[in-house]
Amino acid sequence: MTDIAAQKAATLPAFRTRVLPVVVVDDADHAVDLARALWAGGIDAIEVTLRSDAALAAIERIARHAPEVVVGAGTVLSAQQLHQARDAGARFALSPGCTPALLQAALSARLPFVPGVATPSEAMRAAEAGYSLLKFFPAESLGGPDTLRAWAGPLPHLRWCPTGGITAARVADYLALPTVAMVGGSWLTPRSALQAKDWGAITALARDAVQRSATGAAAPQP
Ligand SMILES: O=C(O)C(=O)C[C@H](O)[C@H](O)COP(=O)(O)O
Repeated sequence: MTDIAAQKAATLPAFRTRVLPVVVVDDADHAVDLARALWAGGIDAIEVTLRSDAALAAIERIARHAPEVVVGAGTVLSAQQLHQARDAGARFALSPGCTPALLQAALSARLPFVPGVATPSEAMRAAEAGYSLLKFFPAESLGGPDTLRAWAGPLPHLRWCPTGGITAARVADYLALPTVAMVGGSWLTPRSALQAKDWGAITALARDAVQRSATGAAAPQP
């Protein structure tokens, strides 16, 4: 990893939301309505996971038809997927983990990338590779805000996007930590609401999340 240690990861595009919806899109025809429903509730970014056949088409449609929402790709597991996501229009990418190949691919592609980590050693390796905003996954199983509070002692320079098992009720607990930039989660976009095209329900969940995030601490600088 020494060859990439001198490089610095591209910074995330600016968006105002501190709650990042993590979505599995089964039907690309729903993607634009979904993005607009989130936007109507005050959320201007979305993570479309590469866990469905429709994911890349969904990213492409959001990028093209709902550009007010910053679209990113989630569950990016390989350099090939990272390139596919970028080519589809993803403006950032996240992964549940990080491999040297992924870290290098994102640096070379200049695509803002949020690697997933679960231990201080993984975080230190990602930081060595030039990344300072990391995904803490799976956040709730790993001890939630208490763990990030403990890590802030030796690792105060790192910023976090905790994801995994988080619900609306926990948003403010995470955002109260000065090292937490945003939280991610699927609770904002339940599969049942997507299948029923219940965009009103998704807007209501987005609005609720935005209200809860307003009670957290000010966003930390990356
Ligand atoms: O796909 C990825 O890149 C992941 O790292 C996993 C997701 O972030 C979690 O699956 C979030 O889902 P919930 O736990 O339901 O909120």
